Formats: sequence, C-alpha cells, structure tokens
Amino acid sequence: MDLSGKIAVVTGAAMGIGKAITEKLLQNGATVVLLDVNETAAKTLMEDLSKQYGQDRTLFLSCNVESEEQIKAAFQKTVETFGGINILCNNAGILNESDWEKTVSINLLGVIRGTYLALKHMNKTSGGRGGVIVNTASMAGLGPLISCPVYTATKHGVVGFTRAMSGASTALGYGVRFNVICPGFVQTELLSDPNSKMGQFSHLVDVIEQMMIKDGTLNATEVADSVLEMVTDETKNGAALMIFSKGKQYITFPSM
Ligand SMILES: NC(=O)c1ccc[n+]([C@@H]2O[C@H](COP(=O)([O-])OP(=O)(O)OC[C@H]3O[C@@H](n4cnc5c(N)ncnc54)[C@H](O)[C@@H]3O)[C@@H](O)[C@H]2O)c1
Ligand SMILES: CCCCC[C@H](O)CC\C=C/C=C/C=C/[C@@H](O)[C@@H](O)CCCC(=O)O
Repeated sequence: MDLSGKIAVVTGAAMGIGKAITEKLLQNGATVVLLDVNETAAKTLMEDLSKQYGQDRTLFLSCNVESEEQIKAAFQKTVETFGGINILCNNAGILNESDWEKTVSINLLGVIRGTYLALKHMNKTSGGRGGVIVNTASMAGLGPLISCPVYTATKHGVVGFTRAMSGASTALGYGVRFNVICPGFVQTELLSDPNSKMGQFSHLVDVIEQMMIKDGTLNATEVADSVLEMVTDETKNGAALMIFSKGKQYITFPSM
C-alpha cells in the first residue's frame, strides 16, 4: 500500500509507541490524525510535526478511547476534514493492575470500540474505502506475564479479536485487513514505576526486571517499523508479529 494520500488515525499518539507510529506514517507520506487524552504532550508533538510536515498533514483531536461518543466524534471529524479513513492503529493502552477495570476498558474495549466505529467509515460493503487496522497487543498477548494478569488478559484479547476480525472481514468482503503487533519491552512511559502499576502483584516486579535483563528492550521506532510493514504489505491479513530485541517473528497459531 502506497501511503501518499492515505488517511491514518492513531490512538495513544502523543507519546511512546503511538508517537513513533505517527512519525513513521508521516515519513512515508500518510496524513495522520492523532487521538490522545494527554493534550499537553499532544500539543507539544503537534508543534514539532507541523514544522516538519506542514499544517495540513496532521490533526490532533482530544479523545478518550473509553468513550464511544468521543471516538465517534473523532472519526466523524476525520472524515469531514480529510474525506475518509484508510488506516487505523488502535495503540492506546495502560498498565494498571490496581484499577484493572480501567485497563480492560482502555486496552481491550477501546480496541473493540475503535474497530467497530472505524468500520462504519472503512467497510467497503457500507460505502467505505477499505484499508487496514493494526492493533497494538504485546508479547503478553502471546504468553502470560505473571505480574500483570489483567494486562495479559487484555493483550490476549486483542490478539484473538484481531485474528477473528481478519477472518470475518475476509468472509464478509469488508476490504479491511486486520493485523496485530506483539512487542516485548519498549522504552516508554509505560515501563516507568512498575511497582505502582502492578498493584497486588508488585512483589513480582523482580520477575519483570529479570526478563528485561534477559530479553533486553526495544525502542519505539523499532516497533513503528513493524507497524509500517503490516500497514503497507497487503499480503498481511490476520498476522501477529512478535517483536523483541533480537529480532521479530510472525506467529503461527494452532489450526482449529
Ligand atoms: N512499553 C512497552 O513495553 C510495551 C510493550 C508492548 C506493548 N505495549 C503497548 O503499546 C501501547 C502504547 O504504550 P506505550 O508503551 O507507548 O505507553 P505510553 O504510556 O508511552 O503511551 C501511551 C499513550 O496512550 C495514551 N492513552 C492512555 N490512555 C488513553 C485513553 N484512554 N485514550 C486515549 N489515549 C490514551 C497516553 O496518553 C499515551 O500518550 C499500549 O497498548 C501498550 O500496552 C507497550
Ligand atoms: C511492567 C512492565 C510490563 C510491560 C508490558 C509490555 O507489554 C511488555 C511485555 C514484554 C514482554 C512480555 C513477555 C511475556 C512472556 C510470556 O510469554 C512468558 O513467556 C513469560 C514467562 C516469564 C515469567 O513470567 O517468568
């Protein structure tokens, strides 16, 4: 897929992996709508992006992916401004084992909400342009992180939902590809102060620390490179890509 002229929406775009995905898509010619709740970080980023790419290839909209109304309004504004949606990156996510219901609401329900609302504009059977949706899971979506059981559940859910949506979209002729990235540890804010984020499991923080020492960490740009691959390679549909410091691997799942 050539990205020039394509319209992308990225959630959690103000920082970390979402910021890197945004920059990668802009570098490759797309127009990007940034959705985030962190208006301060987003506005700082937008100043930089506008200088680099001009005012007409980026738009920031304050949007909480926990809100159906806010996502709906953001997608409507996107279509009104740029004419449609070709690419969606459901990237926003948190780690909070204390407020685990918020973690589920953002990490899993936010991906489902974003997908279903974007399909109203992307689904070819209802007048959409088709396109691609890339969801951000985690390696914790492929195997359990014992210190973060709810986070693990949300990321397993994102992997399963993405793969099921890929099959449904193909079977129903939506013209929308679905892929999921499963990164290992990435140097972002999400990794800061793990103790406070693990709640009742904070005694297991050494498990994480040992894993990070053993497995190493990625930078956000390395993850964004893999997202670009799954966006532009039109043979990729229903793909789950594990990304770790030593490389990356497409996951094969047991056939049912
Ligand atoms: N950092 C890692 O080690 C790692 C590894 C694998 C997967 N991930 C996943 O990558 C995604 C991005 O995380 P990150 O590491 O860049 O973290 P981050 O904290 O640096 O960035 C997350 C962004 O999402 C935004 N956000 C949070 N809640 C939101 C909401 N309700 N609505 C809209 N935006 C919201 C934040 O404001 C922030 O800008 C998450 O889904 C995370 O689970 C992270
Ligand atoms: C507080 C840090 C949480 C970071 C969450 C991010 O999504 C990064 C997740 C990175 C790696 C996850 C690896 C999961 C591995 C499982 O498959 C399993 O093999 C781990 C078993 C190791 C253990 O629990 O001892």
